Amino acid sequence: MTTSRGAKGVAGSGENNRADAVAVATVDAVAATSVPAATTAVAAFSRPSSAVVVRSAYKQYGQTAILKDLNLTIPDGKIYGLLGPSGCGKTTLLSCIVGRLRLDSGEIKLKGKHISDIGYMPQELALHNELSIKETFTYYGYIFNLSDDVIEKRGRELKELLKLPSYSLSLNEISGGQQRRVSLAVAMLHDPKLLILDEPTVGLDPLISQSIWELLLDLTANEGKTVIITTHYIEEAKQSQMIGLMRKGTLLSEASPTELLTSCNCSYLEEAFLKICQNHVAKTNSFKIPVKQPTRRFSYARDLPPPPLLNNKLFTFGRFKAQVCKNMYLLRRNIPFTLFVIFLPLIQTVLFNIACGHDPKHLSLGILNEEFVGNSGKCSLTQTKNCFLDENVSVSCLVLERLKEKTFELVEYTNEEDGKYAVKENKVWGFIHFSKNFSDNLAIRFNDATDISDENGTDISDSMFDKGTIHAWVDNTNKYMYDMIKKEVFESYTDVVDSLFNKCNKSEKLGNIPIRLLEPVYGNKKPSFIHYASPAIIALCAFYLPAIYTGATIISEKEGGVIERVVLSGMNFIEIAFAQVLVQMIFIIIQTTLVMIVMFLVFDNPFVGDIFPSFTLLTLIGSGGMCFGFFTAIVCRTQTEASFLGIGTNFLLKFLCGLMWPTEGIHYLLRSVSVYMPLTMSTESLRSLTAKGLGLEHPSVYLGFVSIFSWILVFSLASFIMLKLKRDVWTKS
Ligand SMILES: Nc1ncnc2c1ncn2[C@@H]1O[C@H](COP(=O)(O)OP(=O)(O)OP(=O)(O)O)[C@@H](O)[C@H]1O
Repeated sequence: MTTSRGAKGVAGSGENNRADAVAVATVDAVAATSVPAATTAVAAFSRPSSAVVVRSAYKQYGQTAILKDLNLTIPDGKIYGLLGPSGCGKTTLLSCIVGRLRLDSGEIKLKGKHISDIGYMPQELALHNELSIKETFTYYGYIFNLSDDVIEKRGRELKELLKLPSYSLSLNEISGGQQRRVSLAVAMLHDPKLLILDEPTVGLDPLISQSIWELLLDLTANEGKTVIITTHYIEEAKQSQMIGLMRKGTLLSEASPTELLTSCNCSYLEEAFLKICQNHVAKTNSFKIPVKQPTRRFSYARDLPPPPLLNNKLFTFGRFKAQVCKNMYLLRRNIPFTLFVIFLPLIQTVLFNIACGHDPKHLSLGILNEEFVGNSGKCSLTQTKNCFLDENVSVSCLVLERLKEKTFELVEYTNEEDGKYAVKENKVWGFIHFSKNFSDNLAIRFNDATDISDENGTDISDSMFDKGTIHAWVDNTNKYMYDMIKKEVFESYTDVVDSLFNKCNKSEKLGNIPIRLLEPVYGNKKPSFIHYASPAIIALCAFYLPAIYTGATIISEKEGGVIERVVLSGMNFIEIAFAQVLVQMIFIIIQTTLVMIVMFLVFDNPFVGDIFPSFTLLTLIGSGGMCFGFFTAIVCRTQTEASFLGIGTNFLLKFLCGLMWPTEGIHYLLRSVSVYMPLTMSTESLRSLTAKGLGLEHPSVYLGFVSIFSWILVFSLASFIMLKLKRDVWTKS
């Protein structure tokens, strides 16, 4: 079929120059002798000895078609060199064969039955740089269920064959070429029947490349293995028994090197390849060959053609052990990071307790005390033994003295304008003004303020009240400062007046406002912001640190191609997740214990409840964070995406869980949503458990447990659905 199309192309291109005509004719001859790709299509499926058969394969990235109706047949027990210019789709094709990518349409059949029948070496390293060569072998050996003895034996053999450096060196510490040989060794470790190697010799010393080819030839000749290899060094592919030439997503030719050279009448493969490409160009230029379109395109993973080999075991202890060991190796390799992760919540708790919730000290406050302007200008406290109702007692001085005791730094101003201006200029936080005769007017207010008139009989009670009042202007842009200054000035005044009534032999209650706050039902008499916020802070740390750790570790493995490689080696998400849970639960238990000790024993945060329910709730919150981390790792392709998702949700939860502001103050529409957020009910539950000592039977406690447990289920279910629906979850881009 190809030959006749080619003949038509030549016949129909009368204007084509002579060189083109010669090239096309030559390649048509090649096609006639060398089993053109398309002609083998039907026959190959019925050929049981073929290791790999690809039929009508289509794959596109976005709108760009990469594989276009590609057909390929790889004979068993041979080296198949897949050649083609950069970007023609070789890696994409290999990725589809190993199941890394799913075809949009078409079919791939492998002779092997199980995932362990394939050994795949991807183009990129896709190994953990931090692990040593020995640890890398152990990790992949366990994945393939090899015993320690077999791993050791195979490792030594491969080390010898591939001339690997010392076992104890980490991949970070060896050269790029050595890393590639380790990668090749990993692909060969479990002695697979089919080796799929994407550019294994790139950047290697020619002698080492040659020894790899010799090794591959030996494997095919003596052990019946099949090897598919891509390379940019066309001449080295001469050692393959079969060569497939790819261009722009289709296979131009499939033949042995000798057949190719003979039919093209060339001495070098490079030359033959050039002729075949020229022929293809001539044909496509002169004669528009329609590319057959896939009959149906799919958008969901479940609708796609299945991967060539299915991993039929959901969970194996060997793979779980491999994943746990790898996690432990990585933690051991980076002890400072591990310690940082473990102690981060502790550091945050300590910092929070030291930095937040304490009243600010040494604030500057502007004052104008007109009781003394024009006199000595200074307060004298000698008259404090007198009763202020009858004698000349400077109440303003006593109030100012009290403020100084509360660590305010008083800055004197001589007029009201200067004082207010100082507040505007941010020189002082507030400005307080005592009128001339403030104390006298205050005394009159307490003596008898019902009938005050001047010598002309005019009622002057308003003016008297005004002059007997402390006037304050405060910088209200900072609500905490405003509230604190207001509270401190108010308390200073009431303290002074209380003590002055004592000196007048009257009850100090006379000066009080008629409201009394009695013993608090919950909490202590001096409530602090920190007591309110600490459950929210603990809950946020407990949720986000496992989320970040889980998400970041899995995504970094995804970005490095490591997860993809281990998934292709048979690893299942359940095994990855369980291994992560094991390590993470150890972290969560240590972190929760430390945080609770620091929060409630070292610092003075109220804890009147039972330890066990509080600890269990925090562990559940941590598990919720971990499940959120899994979900993030599945939906995000990069750390950047995951960071934005993490930061965005962090702010959301912070605002809605009652950390920044009581949830009762949230807009009513948002409040109805906020109550169902992961940390709202659980934070309230923690507060009720620790500060109020309520039991599990109380709704505000058990609803927190119900809420976080539901979120664990939601995140797990969402992760599962995404795994099922999303295409190419573990591919890095
Ligand atoms: N994840 C991706 N998203 C979008 N386009 C991609 C992706 N991966 C590959 N491509 C594009 O698909 C085409 C084929 O890429 P592929 O890696 O299969 O080529 P190749 O023949 O292996 O090239 P090389 O020899 O340079 O490795 C290229 O144009 C590439 O830009």
